[in-house]
Order: sequence, then structure tokens, then C-alpha cells
Amino acid sequence: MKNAQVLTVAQMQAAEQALIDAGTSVDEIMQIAGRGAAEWVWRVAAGRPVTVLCGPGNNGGDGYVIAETLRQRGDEVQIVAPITPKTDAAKNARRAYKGVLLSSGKDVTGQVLVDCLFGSGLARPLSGEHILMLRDLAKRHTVRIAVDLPSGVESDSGALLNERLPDYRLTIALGAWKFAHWRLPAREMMGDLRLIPIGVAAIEGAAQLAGKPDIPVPASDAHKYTRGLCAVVGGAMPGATLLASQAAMRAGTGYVKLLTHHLPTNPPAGLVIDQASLEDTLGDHRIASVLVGPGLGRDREADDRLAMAIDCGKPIVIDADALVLLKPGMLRADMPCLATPHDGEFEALCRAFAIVAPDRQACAFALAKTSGMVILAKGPDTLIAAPDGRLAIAPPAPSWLSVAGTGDVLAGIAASRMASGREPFDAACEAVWLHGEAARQCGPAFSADDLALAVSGAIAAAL
Ligand SMILES: NC(=O)C1=CN([C@@H]2O[C@H](COP(=O)(O)OP(=O)(O)OC[C@H]3O[C@@H](n4cnc5c(N)ncnc54)[C@H](O)[C@@H]3O)[C@@H](O)[C@H]2O)[C@@H](O)CC1
Ligand SMILES: [K+]
Repeated sequence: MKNAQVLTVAQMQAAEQALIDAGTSVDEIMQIAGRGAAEWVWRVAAGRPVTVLCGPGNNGGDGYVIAETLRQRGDEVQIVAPITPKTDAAKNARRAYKGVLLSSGKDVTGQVLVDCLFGSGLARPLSGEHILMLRDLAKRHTVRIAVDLPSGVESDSGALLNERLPDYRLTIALGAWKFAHWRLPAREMMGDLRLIPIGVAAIEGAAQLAGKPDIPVPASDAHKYTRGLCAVVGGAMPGATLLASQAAMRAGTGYVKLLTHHLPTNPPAGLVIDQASLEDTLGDHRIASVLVGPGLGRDREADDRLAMAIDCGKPIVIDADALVLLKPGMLRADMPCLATPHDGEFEALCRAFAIVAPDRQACAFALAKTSGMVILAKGPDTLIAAPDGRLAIAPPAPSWLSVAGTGDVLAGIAASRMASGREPFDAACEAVWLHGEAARQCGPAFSADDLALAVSGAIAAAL
């Protein structure tokens, strides 16, 4: 899987320092970043007058480079710089700029506003003067572009440090993705995202974006067992189990077996249903992954079935009702295990495992470490945390996914990817992308049944 890295401010600074140590000066990096960003501004502006708002740091420095690049191409451009540059690179970039330079944004009009007031160095909310100027300029320009990050956004969290920040048509990330590019609420205001490479190397321990996976075509001598037998443990509510099974059947595994005595109505012919005792059916050594939770119920029988599913020792996906029933001590050390909670289930799990941490990401990490499970905390802002500290962020998926049953589909896809041989973290990353892609292919207003059927198309898109 070729996942892009997502860096914290500290990691980005270390990456830039590594470039500098390898012989590229800050000024050269700023030229590469600024000219790359100017290319996008030029395309979006398409000849319309541009106003660049420049702050005191290197984000402002990028603004001077962008403005000078556009000016040299003959575009109408002006800079508003309420604060003089503080860094050497920004001072040099300002010296090299030969165009119109204003210290106040009062009465300034134009069509395209380029926000280079603050980037990843923003340390506190914008002052009253700066936020008023930004809002005012934003109102008087029809198109807004943010360079690296919209001013007022906290890079590492995606939190908005000021109220009523403007929204943007385009955000041009410099060097690497930052958390704010993919985390809510910041992501919502950024418009389209583009990344300008500046030669940043892979950073050890960096979070990754769960991008499009590389799904292999089955080997020419493949058969159903080499492609993995996925056992879905059923329970009192066969509909949810059926949805998960339908999705699993289309996500790459060779064989999906539903272990239940609660028979669904009209199951597909390709789904094998085994009604024998769970203890016996889970003893099949060919089982490559187990899914437990969708449609399990929460009664005594559900408890027993969950315990048996875990005790069989196979790689396991735990979802839905099973997450509410799960207690510390039930899990076996070092068993490959993926939990896929939505917000309510995530809170229940955190309570059960006595997790207290300042935010959702920290909770996911702590829960992963304490429980030994990979945690796929799903929702509009999905993230995946592994016990060894790996973290993946899901790119946005269509909000049409907000219907009943889509979580069962996600769990089915993840179990299928685990049956196909993926370890839980990779299976989770693949599953969130495939789930989002299936939703994109469904278009608007689909049902979870439609989504499960669309998983084949998502796999086709990832071959
Ligand atoms: N360092 C580098 O090598 C590169 C940096 N780049 C750019 O540099 C940016 C980061 O540069 P900086 O670290 O200088 O950060 P910023 O340009 O975001 O500005 C930080 C400066 O503003 C001050 N500041 C922070 N919050 C403030 C607030 N609310 N009100 C008033 N002043 C405030 C800080 O004390 C600091 O002086 C990136 O976002 C990117 O645009 C790019 O040019 C690529 C290369
Ligand atoms: K900015």
C-alpha cells in the first residue's frame, strides 16, 4: 500500500531540518514550495487579480515567493502584509518581491485571496486585528486559497482556534500532509487539497493516510481456501450478519461461512451456512479470520458466542454488539485482533478498559495499547490506531454512508481482508478505503444492501 505520510508540526520541522542538513537552504526550500504553490494559484486565478496576505513567518515568506512568481508571469498581484517578516528566509523573499506592497488590508479589493498569514507555526488564536482583517479580505474576494493551512487552524489537531474563519476553494499543502488537512473540523473549510512536494523523506513513526490499497489479483492456481475462509459468527439478528457476510463475499476472500442457527431469509446461494454448534464449526483449522458482532445480540447466548469466537484463537474482527460485551481479560495476548467501534461503542470500550485520555486520538492509542487490539474508530473522522503506535487517518468518505447497516458492511470488508492474509492494521486501512470507494460508486441515497453489493466495484478500482 502506498500511503502518504501525515506529519505533526514537530515531524515537519525535523523533515525540513533533514533537507537543510543535506544541503538545501531554507531559502531554496521556500522557493520550491512557493513556486509550486504559485502554479496552482495561477491556474485557479486564470488571469483574475490576486491579493496575497502575508504574515511574519515562513508561511508569509511563501506568500512573497508566490506573489513574485505571479508578477513575473504578468498577473495583477498585490501583497497585504500587516506584520513585517521575522525569519531570514521570509525577509529575503520580501526583498526579492518587486510588486505592490500594502501594510493594511483596509478597502483592498480583488478576486482571488491567497492566505499566507500563518501556517503550521500558528501558536495561538489570531488576534482581534488579524481575524477582522482576514474575515474582511475574505468577504471582498470571491475565491480564497490557503497556503499550507488556513490561518486560524491548529495543524496537529485540526481544531479551529478562532470563530467564523473563512472557507477556501483550495488548500495547498507544502512538503507533506499535516493532521489538519484530514481531520475535522478543519478539513471541512479547506476545499480541494493539493500537495506540493519539496523532497521530504519518509519519517519514521509518521501517521499515514489510508489511501487506495494495492489489491492483488488471485494467483492463477488460487482456490477458495488459499484465498481465505472467513467465518462470520451469527446471532439473534440475522439481517446485520447477512450484510456483513455479503460485503465479506465481495472483498477478496475465497469463502465466507456463516455460523448460525438463526437463519436469514433469502441468503445468497454463495453463502455457506453452518448450523452446527459454534464450538465445532470454529474448530475448522482452515478458518483464516472470524467476524463477530454484527447481529450478535447482547444476551447470554451472545456472551458465550463472543467468548468462543475469541477463544478459537484465529485473527478476529470484533464489531457492534460484541464491542459492548467485550471485557478486559477476554482477549488472548498477541492474537491478531481488530475492533471497529463507532463513537458510542468506542466510549463503551474506553469505559470497559478504563481508558482516560485528552482526546479521541489519544484514547484510541491508549485503548489499542491496553487491549492489544487495532482500533478502527469509525465515523466522519475515522482513524486507525495500532498497539505498536502506528496511526492511519481515513480520507473523507461520502456522508451518504450515514445509514443503518454500513458499519456491518465495513466489518465484513475488514474480516475479508484479514482472511486474505492482511494483518489487522493493514486490513483496517484497506477496509476504510474500499468502504468509501463503494459508497462513491453507489452515488447518493443508497442502502447498506446496495453498499455491500458495490464492494466488488471498489475492489476493481484498487487492482
Ligand atoms: N521552514 C521551512 O523550511 C519551510 C516552511 N514553509 C512554510 O513555513 C510555514 C511554517 O513557518 P513558521 O514556523 O515560520 O510559521 P508561520 O509562518 O505559521 O508563522 C509563525 C510566526 O508567527 C508567530 N505567531 C504564531 N501564532 C501567532 C498569532 N496567533 N498571532 C501572531 N503571531 C503568531 C510565531 O511566533 C512565528 O513568529 C509552513 O506553514 C509553510 O508555509 C515552507 O516554506 C516550506 C519550507
Ligand atoms: K496560511
